[in-house]
Parts: sequence; structure tokens; C-alpha cells
Amino acid sequence: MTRSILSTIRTPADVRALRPEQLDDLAAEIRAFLVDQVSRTGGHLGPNLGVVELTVAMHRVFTSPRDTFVFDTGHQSYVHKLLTGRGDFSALRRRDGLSGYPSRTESEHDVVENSHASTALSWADGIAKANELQGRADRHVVAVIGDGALTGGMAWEALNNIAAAEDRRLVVVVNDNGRSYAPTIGGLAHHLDSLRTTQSYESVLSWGKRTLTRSGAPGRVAYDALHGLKKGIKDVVAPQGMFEDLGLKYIGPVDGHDEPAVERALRRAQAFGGPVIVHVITEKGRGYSPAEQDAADRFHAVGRIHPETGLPVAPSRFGWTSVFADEIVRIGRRRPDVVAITAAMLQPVGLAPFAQEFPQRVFDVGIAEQHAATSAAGMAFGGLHPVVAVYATFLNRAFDQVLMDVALHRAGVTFVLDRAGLTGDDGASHNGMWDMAMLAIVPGLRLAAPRDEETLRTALREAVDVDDAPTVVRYPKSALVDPIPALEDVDGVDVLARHDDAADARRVLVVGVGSMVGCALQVAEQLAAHGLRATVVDPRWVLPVPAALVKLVGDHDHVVTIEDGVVDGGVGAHVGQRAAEHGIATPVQSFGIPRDFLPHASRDQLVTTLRLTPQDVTRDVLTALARG
Ligand SMILES: Cc1ncc(C[n+]2csc(CCOP(=O)(O)OP(=O)(O)O)c2C)c(N)n1
Ligand SMILES: CC(=O)[C@@H](O)[C@H](O)COP(=O)(O)O
Ligand SMILES: [Mg+2]
Repeated sequence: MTRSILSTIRTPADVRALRPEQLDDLAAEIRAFLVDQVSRTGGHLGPNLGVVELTVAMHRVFTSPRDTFVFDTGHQSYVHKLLTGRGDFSALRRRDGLSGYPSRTESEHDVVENSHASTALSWADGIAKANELQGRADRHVVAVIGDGALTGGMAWEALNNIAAAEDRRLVVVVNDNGRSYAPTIGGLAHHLDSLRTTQSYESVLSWGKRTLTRSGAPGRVAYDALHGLKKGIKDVVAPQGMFEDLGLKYIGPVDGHDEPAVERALRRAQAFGGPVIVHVITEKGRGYSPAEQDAADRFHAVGRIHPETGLPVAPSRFGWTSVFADEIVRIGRRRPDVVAITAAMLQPVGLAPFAQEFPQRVFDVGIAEQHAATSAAGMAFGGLHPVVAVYATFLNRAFDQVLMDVALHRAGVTFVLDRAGLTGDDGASHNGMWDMAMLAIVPGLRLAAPRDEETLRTALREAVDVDDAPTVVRYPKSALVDPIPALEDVDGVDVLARHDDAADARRVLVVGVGSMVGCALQVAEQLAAHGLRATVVDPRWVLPVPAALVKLVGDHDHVVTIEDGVVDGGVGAHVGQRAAEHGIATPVQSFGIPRDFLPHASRDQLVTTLRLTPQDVTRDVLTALARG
């Protein structure tokens, strides 16, 4: 049996050493490998199937790491990893396995580890400027950015700068597959479409050169005239206005699955010696029919699937999203002023049913969370109540908009944050761990962390009733828990459990935040087993800290708070601060996520590592109590 070509690839030099006639087979092997491996581990199968030929061509034309490769979002870097010596995908996105994104600790060929979209061109601009100043001006920076990521504002801030320097060796590869998850929205998508659908100017010009110059002097005259009409022809055959108007050289569109054509385009870009756009047309999910036929999102991000059918091996675990999806439709039916906004993630955040029933009241703004937040402030000014549904970590980039456009103007906007807390296997920048600490300082903002389905539904209904301040409802990337009923409601704070048999024992108040309520209940049981009195409460609306909770703090000898967010400046910190402001000296011991960036691992592994299991928390509380 002939040895596979892929098995001979250890470094990009091996890729460059391949004969052109081997490249189709290499692409086929890579696709087979990706389907086989990612179907076992889950991951970004569709995006990586779409960049096989592109990534091979990049490594054949440029010399990484001497030339720097930057992948926007980085979810499409599996092929790059394969071509740079990382062939063991068996533990992709798992502890001690390959990250699902570029990782500097894995390879010198990896630079950007941040999986937030639209940052690559800024990285590239900075690297290119450093190259210039550090005597490396002969090196190229090659940034791959998707059509979706191009809808993010940062990309245009960067392009504006990139276009300003004529001799900076920066190649922007626009990986245009026409989709984010769903088809990419907006004017940019239309423009890319117009570039995609008209035959490229370059191919018309090369046709003219071949045909006219072969027909003697008259033909040469005609070709010279044609070439002289360059601008006019461009506007006719390929309105490349947008990029060219910015002063950027444009090459394309190129069939992104024709490896020799991509190589030719990249070599032209390489020879150009200045900032240049290479517009590559690809297909997300290419070569894998279940993905090619998937109308939803072409297998953008999959869990474990059957490699032949593409069907999920296990049903989706993300019950919290389904509850939101159902409740927002119920709210929409009784509240015609409620509208929904997504940042290119309609399906993943659960807005598809709402869009189905109220197609005029849902807005996909592209990967543009900043725009989503401020346009929501505009909608609120106009009499609507917008619900902005994003993953928690992605709201980080819209902090200023939440603060200065929504909160400053007391706009009734509701932010629904999915994937809040530890997400684990999706990498450091995907953990939704910063929202509570970040938003705690926003004046007027109210944040709810539901503990189960009923409190999530209630929080959503309460949130949309607030029309003079931002509200936030956040929930985790995990299975929905069983209902956790309250024993009593103390001015908005739910009392969930009381262990007060030991009459004279010290009284410990255990405050569970959202998905950590289950842990809080177990900690209280274990503390009671150690002879303490323990009460478990869930404030539900955790920020600002409710007055009733501050009072409860004063009624206890020791307070424990447990949250699925950074502990620095988190809910626990604010509980302690509010209590101190009221002259309450009860010690508050806060448990949560340290502010360090976390490795990709399962949520459970991270909980254990961070000592957030009930056993760990109990042990630490007993130690603190013993110290007195
Ligand atoms: C700031 C931000 N918002 C949302 C996402 C979620 N997200 C990851 S990839 C993706 C679509 C990217 O589309 P595109 O850039 O076209 O790349 P493709 O997957 O098509 O290759 C989205 C919305 C993100 N990573 N970062
Ligand atoms: C790359 C990106 O940001 C998204 O594709 C994200 O990884 C999806 O996360 P879930 O798999 O949790 O929906
Ligand atoms: Mg795309």
C-alpha cells in the first residue's frame, strides 16, 4: 500500500517539496483525516474543510514562520496545524491535547490564540509595522480573514491603516465562503457577491493579452488600448471599488479549491510587495456531503458525529438555550415591541424559532457586537425593547457601548448571555467568565443568573419589563439542571435550604450564583454534617447586590459565595463591599474563577482544577472557620 502523502508532511518545507500532481491527493487525504478525526472529537469541521487548498497554497508560496501567518478567529487552523507537524488530533480541544485554535505553546507557526473574530488584520498590521522597523521588511505577513469576520468593525479599522502604507508586505486573504454560520449579511456580503459573480478583471485582461497580442500589430494596439482602459474595464467586469477605493491592490476572485490558481494568486501578491487583498472563493464544508447539504450552517461547529451521515452521536446538551428559544417566542407573542438581535449566530443562540414566527423582528447585524449594543440603544429610543442574544465572552468587546450608549441613556435593552461561565473545551477566550465582574460597574444595570428552567423563564420575563436600564440574563454551556424550588422568597432572595439543627452552632450563609447553586446546596449539606448551621440562598438578580441579601449577611457569622465567573470584582466581592458599607463585619469568603486564562479542557476538569467542587469549597470554608 502506497504511503499516504499526508504522513510524509512534518514541516511546511515538506509541503513545498511536493510535486504539483501530488496536491490533489494531499487535499483528499486531509479532508478524509479531518472528517475522521473531528467526527470523533467535535470541532470546527466545516470551516476547515473549506480551507484545505488555500492553506496548502499558503505554505507552498510563503515560508512560515519567517513569513507570519495570522488566522482570524482561528477556528479554521486545523489544516495549518496538520501541515506544521501536529498530526495527533485524537485529543483535539481536550486537556493536554491540541487546542481548537492556534497555540503558541504548540508551535512557532502559531501567533494569534484569541478566538474572537475580526482581529487578524489588526494583528497583521502591527506585525508588519514591527517587521518594517526591525529590519525584517522583506518578510510577509499573511492574514486569513473570513467574509463573516470582515463584518466586524475592527477589520475596517485595520484595513484603513493597512491601505495607508504602500510598501508594507501584508497579504490579506479574504476567505469568502459567503457564510458566517448562516449566509453573511449586509452590504459587504453583497459587494463580495458582486466580485464573486462577475468574471474577474484579471482573467479578462489576460484573455485580452493572449488573444490580441497574437494577432500582430493591430492586436497589440488593441491590447494596449484595452490595458489603457484598465480602470474602465475594472468597473465593468469586476467592480472592485471597495478595496481599490481604499487604495488596496485587489487580486481575485480566485477559486479557492483550485490549488494552482490560489498559488498563482498568492505568488502575484507576494511579488507585489505592498498591501494586497487576495479574494478567494471557498465552500464551507467542501468535500463532505453531509456538510455541503446542510442548509443551516454547513457544520460550522459540530459535536461528535457519525462520519458517514454527519448525524450527531449524542443529542445537543445545551438545554438552557432551548429554554431561552421557547420563552423569547412566548414573550414575543405578547409584546410586539420586543425585537431580537444576533451577531451572526441566530441558530447557536436559539433565536431561530423567534425568527421563524417574527421574521420582521429579528436582526442579524453580522459579527458586530458593538453595533448590536448601540443599535439596540437606538431601538429602545425608538420605542422597542431589544433583546441582544450573544455568547457571554463576545459581549466583552461591547463594554463601552453597554456603558455609554445603553446605560448612560437608561435604555431598556436586555442582553441574553449564553455560554456564560466556564465553557472549557473551546479555549481560553471562549470562557464566558468576565461578564459579571465587567458589568457590575455599569450604573443601573441589573444582572440575573438563573439556576434552572423556571428561574430562567422568570428572569427573561422580568428583564423585558425593565424599560429604563440595561438588563442581563446569563446562563451556562451545560445541560439544564433539574428544578430547584425555593422554600421562601425573602424580598427577592430565594431561600433554598436551611440546615439549623445545631442550635448554638455558627451560622453560615451560602450564596449560590446561577449554575453554582447546585454546588452551594451540597456545600451547605457538608457544612451541616460538620455541625454548622447553614442556609443556602439564591438572589437570582445578583447585581446590584439586593438589600435583602446584605441584611442576610448581617444575620450570619460567615458568608460563602460561589459563582461561575471571575472572582475578582465578581458577585462575591460586591456582596462583601455592600456589607462593609453597611457596617456589617461578617467575613465573606468568595469562590469563583481566578482571572488567569484557562487551558482548553472539559468544564468538569476545570471545576476540579479550580477547586470549585463542593468538597473543595467545604474544605476551604472549614479551614477558614477554624482559623476563626
Ligand atoms: C466577536 C465574535 N463574535 C462571534 C464569534 C462566533 N463566531 C465564530 S466563527 C463565526 C463565523 C465566522 O465566519 P467567517 O469569518 O466567514 O469564517 P468561516 O467560518 O466562514 O471560515 C462566528 C460568528 C466570534 N468568534 N467572535
Ligand atoms: C469559533 C466560534 O467562536 C464559535 O464557532 C464557537 O466556537 C461556537 O461555540 P459552541 O460550540 O459552544 O456553540
Ligand atoms: Mg465565511
